[in-house]
Parts: sequence; C-alpha cells; structure tokens
Amino acid sequence: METTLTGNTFKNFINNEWVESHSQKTIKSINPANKEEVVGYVQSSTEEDLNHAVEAAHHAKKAWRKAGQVARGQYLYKVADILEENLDDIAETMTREMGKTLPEAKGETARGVAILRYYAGEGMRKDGDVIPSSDKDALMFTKRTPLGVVGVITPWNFPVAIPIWKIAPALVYGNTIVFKPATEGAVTAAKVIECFTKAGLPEGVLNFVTGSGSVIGQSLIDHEKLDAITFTGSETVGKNVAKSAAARGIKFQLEMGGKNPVIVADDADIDSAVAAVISGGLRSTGQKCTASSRVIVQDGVYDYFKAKLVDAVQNITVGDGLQEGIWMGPCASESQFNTVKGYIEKGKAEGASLLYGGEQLTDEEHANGFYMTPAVFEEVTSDMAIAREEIFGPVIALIKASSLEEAIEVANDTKYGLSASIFTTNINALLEFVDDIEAGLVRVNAESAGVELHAPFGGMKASSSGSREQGEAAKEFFTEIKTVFIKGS
Ligand SMILES: NC(=O)C1=CN([C@@H]2O[C@H](COP(=O)(O)OP(=O)(O)OC[C@H]3O[C@@H](n4cnc5c(N)ncnc54)[C@H](OP(=O)(O)O)[C@@H]3O)[C@@H](O)[C@H]2O)C=CC1
Ligand SMILES: O=C(O)CCC(=O)C(=O)O
Repeated sequence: METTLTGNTFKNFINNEWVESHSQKTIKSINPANKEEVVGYVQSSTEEDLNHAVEAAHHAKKAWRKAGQVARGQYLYKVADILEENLDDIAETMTREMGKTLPEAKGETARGVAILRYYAGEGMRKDGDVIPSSDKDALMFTKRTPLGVVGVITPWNFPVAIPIWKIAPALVYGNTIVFKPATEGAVTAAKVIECFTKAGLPEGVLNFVTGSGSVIGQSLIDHEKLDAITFTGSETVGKNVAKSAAARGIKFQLEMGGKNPVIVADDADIDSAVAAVISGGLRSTGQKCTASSRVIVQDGVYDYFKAKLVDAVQNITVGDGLQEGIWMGPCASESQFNTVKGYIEKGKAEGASLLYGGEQLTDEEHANGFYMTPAVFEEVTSDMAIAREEIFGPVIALIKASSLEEAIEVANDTKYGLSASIFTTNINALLEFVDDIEAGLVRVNAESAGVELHAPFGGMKASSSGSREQGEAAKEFFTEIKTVFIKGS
C-alpha cells in the first residue's frame, strides 16, 4: 500500500490531511501472538486534535448533504474497490494486530467490501415516501435527512467490519464523521481509512482520530457540534456513552455485550450442534459479542454431547493466526488474556468443573503470546460469574436442563439478549423457542454468531440501546424524517 502514512507510524486524518497529534506522542500497537513485535504506532491524540476533527466534519456537513445520495453512493463503490485491492495487506495487519486467524481476517475484510457495495447501492434507493393527504389538492411526502456530524466509536474485535458497517451507511445517508477506533485495532483501522481517503472524499467528510477512549471518546461525545454517536463495545462504557449523549439530547446507538445461549434439545442433530458450538463459541478466540458462551443441554443427550464436544475441542490448534493449520489465535491483548484467566479461576472457585483447557501456553512456540487453550466447564449454574458475565474469551459453560421449558428459562436468565440458538428437529420446540426467547438474533440449527450484512443486527435488554444496525435498519438511525406538506397557492 502506498505510504500516505509514514512507515509504521500512522497519523490522524483530519480535513483530508494525515496529521500528527499536538501531543507529539504515539501509542505502540503490539502483536498478541508475539509481544516483541510492534505492528505500528498510532497518534496519542489530545482534545485539541479532536476539536479540529469535529470542526472539520461540522464545516463539511452542508456540502456533503447537498452532494446528493446518488453521488455519495458512487464514492462507496470506489472505496469498496480500493479495499478489495488491499484485502491481503489489511487482513494480515488485522491478524498481526489483534490475533484472529488470517482466514478469518480475510473473511472479515471481504465482508467489509460487501457492506460497502450494499450501502453504495443505497445511493440509488428511495429516501422518502409519498403519503396521500386528506387534502386532495396537496402533496404530502416524507424526506429523509442526515443527522449531521456523527461520532463513531468502535471495538477491536472486528476492526474492519464494524467501522465499515457504521461509516458506510452514515456517509451514504449524508452525514459527516469523526471516527475514533479502539486503540487495540487502530493500525488496521488507519489502513481502512486510507481506502476511503483514496476514493477522493471531499474535505472534512471523514475524520479519523486515535487515542485513549476516556480522553478522545469522551470528548467526542461531549462536543457541542456532535449531532449523534454510534458505539460498539463494553456495557460499562456504553452506559456512560448513553448518559452523556442523553444529557446533550443527541441521538445515540449502542451495541454492547452478550451472554449468548445455545440450547441442544434431546432430538438435536448432535454433530451439527457440536460443530456450531465450537465455531460460535471459539472462533475469533471467543471474542465476539455474538459468541456462544452458555450451552444448555437436555439431559437425554447431555453425556453424548459433552463427550463429542470435549473430543472436538481437544483437537483445536492454538497459535499464531498467520500460520497455516492454526484454528484459534491468541487473546487480543494481555488485559484480555488476564480477564479470561480471571474467569477460569472464578469458575473453579465457584464450584464449576473444568473438563478441559483454560491453560496458558508457555512452551517456546507460544511463550511470547497471549495464548490460552479453549476451556469447557460443566456443572455450571446460572448464579455463577461464568454464566452471568460476558467473558469475551474461549470459554464454554455447559448447563444441564431437564426440559425445553427449563432450557428456555435458563437461556433467558441473563441481563443480555443479543443472540440465541437452538438445535432441535422438533417443529413445536423451535416455534416455542422463537416465540419465548429474549434475543435480537434468533437462530435455529445454526450457531449464535454469524451476521448477515443486509439484515437487522442488534439485541434486546442490556445488549443494545433498542435500535438496530446494518441492512435497512441503519437508515433509521442515520437519518431523520421530514414530513413535507405542499399546497399550491
Ligand atoms: N460488544 C462488543 O462487540 C464488544 C464488547 N466488548 C466487551 O468489553 C470488554 C472490554 O473491552 P474494551 O476494548 O476495553 O471495550 P471498551 O468498551 O472499553 O472499548 C470500546 C471502544 O470505546 C472506547 N472507549 C473506552 N472508554 C471510553 C470512554 N470513557 N468514552 C468513550 N469511549 C471509550 C475504546 O477506546 P480505547 O480502545 O482507546 O480504550 C474503544 O474504542 C471486553 O472484554 C468485552 O466483554 C469489547 C469489545 C467489543
Ligand atoms: O458475529 C458477528 O459476525 C459479529 C459480531 C459482532 O458484531 C461483535 O462481536 O461485535
């Protein structure tokens, strides 16, 4: 990739220029597979940098709104092509920066390309409806209008897909942006932003500022010229984002944690259920908000399912995600590794039984990385921390249930409600599940993770702020509706 960015130091992008922070300081991003390796340096930005970015977005908003939806969509087609040309480099950077395996990183980057093309197409779709007026001589219609300057705060676990599924709809519907990525994924994010910049967006339309969440993130939300904020990350930070945004009366959208259940009924296809729990629970080292973390198994198949699951988990290869043959990479950071380790200890202390894994790998090949073997607990009860709190790591908790009703009750016994899945061949059971489960994503004979870019994405209860992202749902957040009534004089 051409270096509008210098070497492995990545700058902020403000008003169409790559600029250093006023702090003259950078933050080091390291490889979780090998902590000795520096992936790059990003700017440790100040409030002053952030203010420049918001001012730039504010000045650009009128012209961008007036550019029209069709023209805005055309930019996104260009970005998609540029991202596709740079897919290998960006995917490799993602693997080196946050640890997911290269095939997963390539898949995610390709998904970013597809999301861009989907929203590019939105450029040519309707932006309002004609509604018959009770006055026969009048014309009444709705017209969608952008919110203005939108703040985008994203996590590190999908450093390409999540920023794109927020930025692409925000842009096509006419908003300008200040984007603050997770520090842990900021080098990858800078490379994604470079694809946008190469498409020739007008000055100030897309601004990129890296730095500490508590400084840059909070100042962004509190900025008087910010018109809306979209956030994905932890529940703790999300709640604070909501409080600050509500205090200022701006629109906000939050996607936060999950404690996603998978029910395995007595009549399930056990091989499919095992494969789905492994993929849903352990892909990306369990670091997905949609990850399967509680597996509620009916007692008729419990022992058979458990034996097959443990057998399959034992075969998982853990290592550097850039290497062929590695199925699961390291935890994304030392702090994430310590969090997971803490939950393994808590699980044991609270009386759950560790069937397999949960061990730090310290041999020569793994000594420099944040590697943990995938863990499977049994005898887990709903009151234990490992059954209640989002771990965001490779930990599966098995819970036994004696009936479908009990399984659904246990599944719903959580403050979260993002994704839930059931494995059954009984139509009545699946219909009951679809009806009774408290989750935004309801999956039958499919893993709890896995998101379709053109379908609404989001959760119930503490998982989201009630709104949905992606597909057509994005339009609801990134626009407001004007109802226009016109009568000739
Ligand atoms: N739902 C999901 O998809 C995700 C859930 N999580 C959950 O959160 C836990 C912790 O992960 P973590 O990365 O620390 O998540 P955070 O919620 O801390 O980070 C998410 C984003 O918010 C930013 N941020 C941090 N503090 C503030 C603040 N006060 N105001 C505004 N923005 C802020 C972060 O910046 P910075 O990186 O600079 O701190 C990052 O860009 C995980 O273990 C997991 O349970 C995490 C990631 C994704
Ligand atoms: O399951 C997925 O593909 C997306 C999950 C997600 O959005 C997240 O973990 O933040």
